[in-house]
Amino acid sequence: MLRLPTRTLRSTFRSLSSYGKVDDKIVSLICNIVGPDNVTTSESARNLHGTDESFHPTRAPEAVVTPLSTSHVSEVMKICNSHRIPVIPFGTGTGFEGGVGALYGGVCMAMHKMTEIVEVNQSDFDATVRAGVTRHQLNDWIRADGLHFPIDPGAGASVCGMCSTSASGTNAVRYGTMRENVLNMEVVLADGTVIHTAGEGRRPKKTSCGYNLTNLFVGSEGTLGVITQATVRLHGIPEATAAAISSFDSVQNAVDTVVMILQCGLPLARIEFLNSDMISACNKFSNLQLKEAPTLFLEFIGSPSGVEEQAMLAEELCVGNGGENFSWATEHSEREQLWKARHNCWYAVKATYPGKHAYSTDVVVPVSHLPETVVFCHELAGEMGVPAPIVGHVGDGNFHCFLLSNQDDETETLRIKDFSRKLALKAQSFGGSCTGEHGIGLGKRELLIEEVGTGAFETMKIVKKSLDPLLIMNPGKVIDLDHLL
Ligand SMILES: Cc1cc2c(cc1C)N(C[C@H](O)[C@H](O)[C@H](O)COP(=O)(O)OP(=O)(O)OC[C@H]1O[C@@H](n3cnc4c(N)ncnc43)[C@H](O)[C@@H]1O)c1[nH]c(=O)[nH]c(=O)c1N2
Ligand SMILES: CC(C)C(=O)C(=O)O
Ligand SMILES: [Mn+2]
Repeated sequence: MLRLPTRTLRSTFRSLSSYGKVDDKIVSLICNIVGPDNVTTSESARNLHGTDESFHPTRAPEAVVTPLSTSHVSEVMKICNSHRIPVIPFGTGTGFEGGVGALYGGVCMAMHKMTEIVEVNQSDFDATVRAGVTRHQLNDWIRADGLHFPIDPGAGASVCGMCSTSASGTNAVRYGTMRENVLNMEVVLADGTVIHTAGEGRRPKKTSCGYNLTNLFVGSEGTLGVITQATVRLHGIPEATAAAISSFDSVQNAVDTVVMILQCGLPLARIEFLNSDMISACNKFSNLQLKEAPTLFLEFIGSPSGVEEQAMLAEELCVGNGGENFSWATEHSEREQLWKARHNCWYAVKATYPGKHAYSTDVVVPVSHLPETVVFCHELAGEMGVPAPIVGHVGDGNFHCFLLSNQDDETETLRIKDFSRKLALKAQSFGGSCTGEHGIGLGKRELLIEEVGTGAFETMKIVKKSLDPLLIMNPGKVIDLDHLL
């Protein structure tokens, strides 16, 4: 197997003993490229850019740079690479795994000023956006053309940040994840080289052309390069849409129903599960009056008659499994209220347990193992005596259990980490993954090794060291530095 000169790398780092510092000289070099308005060392900006939605504490970078163009990014990368300064890309900071923390100092590359929607090809169903464009901005832009970009993490994340974590959300059961929806990316590598993962200007729906670099950078969490532009698939807004809810007397019955719905080949757009703790939090936070029981939220799309047919079949399956209160709505406002409440689950939980520190698990299993995994999670929470609101994109076998702890109580934090690890190992034992959509970041680095095994892990190390030999790209994320030196 190809190996990079690890010994040389290790001695390079030993002799340096640490990364370079972002001193006045470096700030002024960067300032010469991006201009004084686009670099700051202010404490508030640094703190803001060292924090995401995760429970990991803030790790502020030494400076925040806001490039306006790909050439700015490239020139700044050249400076950082030649001085061995870490670079941490930042989208909108909505990530869940501590990805934006500056563990070893360095420069935060904050992409929010690169806001151009470069092109929308209406008849080809694709769009190209620069790194600062959020999914909401893209959708606002294309709605009038009858198009949408359906990948929907609850937050208003940047499209390139979503590429970087391989995000998905409630629509993935129908439209897939970022992996299936990115056609091409412009990426600036650690040494400043600019590449287009599928070739400049290319946007074919399929390709067999060489190694799949697009999918190498999707999910790379800022550790292989800075994504400066993405070309993504768009989809037509369906003619008719209906949302439905049904509650169940047990978690098992609710989740069994999901498996049956999938086995029947019902082409649902969304199938989300919420347990009773989660419904209770949503009722309070989003002013709903739902029965506090294991519940499915469903969405059907298609022609009006097709939607009605799907809803009736889904109702039959729900009722057959003890589902109650099956109700469905086609009204836009009713559907909006339901999905808004679903997207706000995280905030609902935080509001329900004020003062507690929230942590989200993110396991995914082959769907046949979903019922026992959700039940396992439910029972584990019961045994540990921790509140455990669960919500999930169960159509994909993916769900989150939100764990609450007192931030200052180390025993509680350890208990939660133990819970999360046990759940992840259970998912892995069923052929699943410790993360369906949030990524590895900081907290799941050891689980990554267990999941992919030594051969694949060594291959990942080779990829990392080949593209970023001085280990400046988001160091410490995905692969611990100890494994690379
Ligand atoms: C209420 C709520 C609900 C959800 C979620 C968040 C919140 C707050 N998320 C998580 C989050 O929205 C998701 O991980 C996004 O992809 C993060 O995008 P940001 O632009 O915020 O990246 P953010 O700035 O948080 O960065 C995340 C990682 O990507 C890297 N990065 C960012 N921009 C980059 C670029 N241009 N080039 C290279 N690397 C870059 C960063 O270095 C970091 O490692 C989620 N997620 C999900 O998949 N499904 C879901 O259901 C939800 N739901
Ligand atoms: C809020 C987070 C954990 C999420 O991914 C979701 O609500 O689906
Ligand atoms: Mn999610």
